[in-house]
Amino acid sequence: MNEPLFESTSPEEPAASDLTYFALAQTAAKSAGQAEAQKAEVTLADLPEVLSGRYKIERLLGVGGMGAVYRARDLLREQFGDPEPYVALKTLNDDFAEYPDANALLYSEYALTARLRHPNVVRLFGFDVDINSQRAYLTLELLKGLTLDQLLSTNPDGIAWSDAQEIACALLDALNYSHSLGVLHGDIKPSNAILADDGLRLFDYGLGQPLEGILPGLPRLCRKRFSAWTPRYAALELLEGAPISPSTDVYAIACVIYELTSGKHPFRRLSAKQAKITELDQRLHCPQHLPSHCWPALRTALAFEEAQRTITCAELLQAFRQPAPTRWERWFGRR
Ligand SMILES: Nc1ncnc2c1ncn2[C@@H]1O[C@H](COP(=O)(O)OP(=O)(O)OP(=O)(O)O)[C@@H](O)[C@H]1O
Repeated sequence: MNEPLFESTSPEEPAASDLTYFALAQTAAKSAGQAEAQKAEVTLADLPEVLSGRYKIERLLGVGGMGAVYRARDLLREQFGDPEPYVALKTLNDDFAEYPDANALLYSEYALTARLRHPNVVRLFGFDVDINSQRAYLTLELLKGLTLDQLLSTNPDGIAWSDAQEIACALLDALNYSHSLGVLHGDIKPSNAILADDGLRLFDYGLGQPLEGILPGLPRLCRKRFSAWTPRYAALELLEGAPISPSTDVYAIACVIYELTSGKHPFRRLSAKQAKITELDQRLHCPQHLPSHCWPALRTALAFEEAQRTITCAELLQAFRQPAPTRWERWFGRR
């Protein structure tokens, strides 16, 4: 059995692994014999056709580093005549069966996302465990549309500012709102944002964390034991072992906005560590679709060193919402 994914908050408090057993309605094992028994219990069985007698799995929508997401029909809502009784249902990958506290990962995603109510953040319905299979799962609004990585694959030179501005501002608004409620995303990348028919949604708070003092009972993910984030969107300090912070989210979102406005990752898809060694930051230019008055803000957000990344999500948003200065303003140096 692998070490737990979460850190115990204090020696007196129960280890995060206890949470899994809470989620599974079981108690933590103390003896080696019990540990073996629990290993068998957390090994994920095949996904049942119907979870909790309510969610009928229809098809797989996508697989990520941590979970698999299915389209499911909510039989309860269907019974009451809901014409659109569909949800997205997320479970953990089988790779996580070896971790004693794997389900706490899903619960953490639930606890963080459930705090958020914003038009550009995915709506979460619930967290539950199917008693028979002992599968923990989340139910979320079913999103239909293009993810930003799909959008980029069909726009290799980036997209026009009129569209990019709308997307960037919606993303920043969602992230700024999350930060204002003490929720860090921790894994911003183009495949974690989708252009749904009623606007952009940021999703997958699976690697997120609460800010200090928010949700104090929630265990903290131990990133040393679990490195599932995508290196090319990870800020330098994260790669060096620092915890996620509002500033690490700013670096990641800046990479995404650079990609939207140029079609290319700012550092040739290298991690910040590799890009710093080759001094790629010295060769950064304003992306072709980004208005020049927005470049200083984006450039600051892309700084490798945290101390130089002196910009918040709110400030980036303000910079991107500003119209270009008029000729008069440029002549008289008003902006
Ligand atoms: N609410 C949703 N509606 C429709 N499809 C979704 C939804 N949530 C996720 N998906 C699809 O499932 C895929 C995996 O989901 P998600 O990103 O949440 O999993 P993950 O394992 O945390 O991924 P990652 O590797 O990005 O951390 C997504 O890329 C997307 O295609």
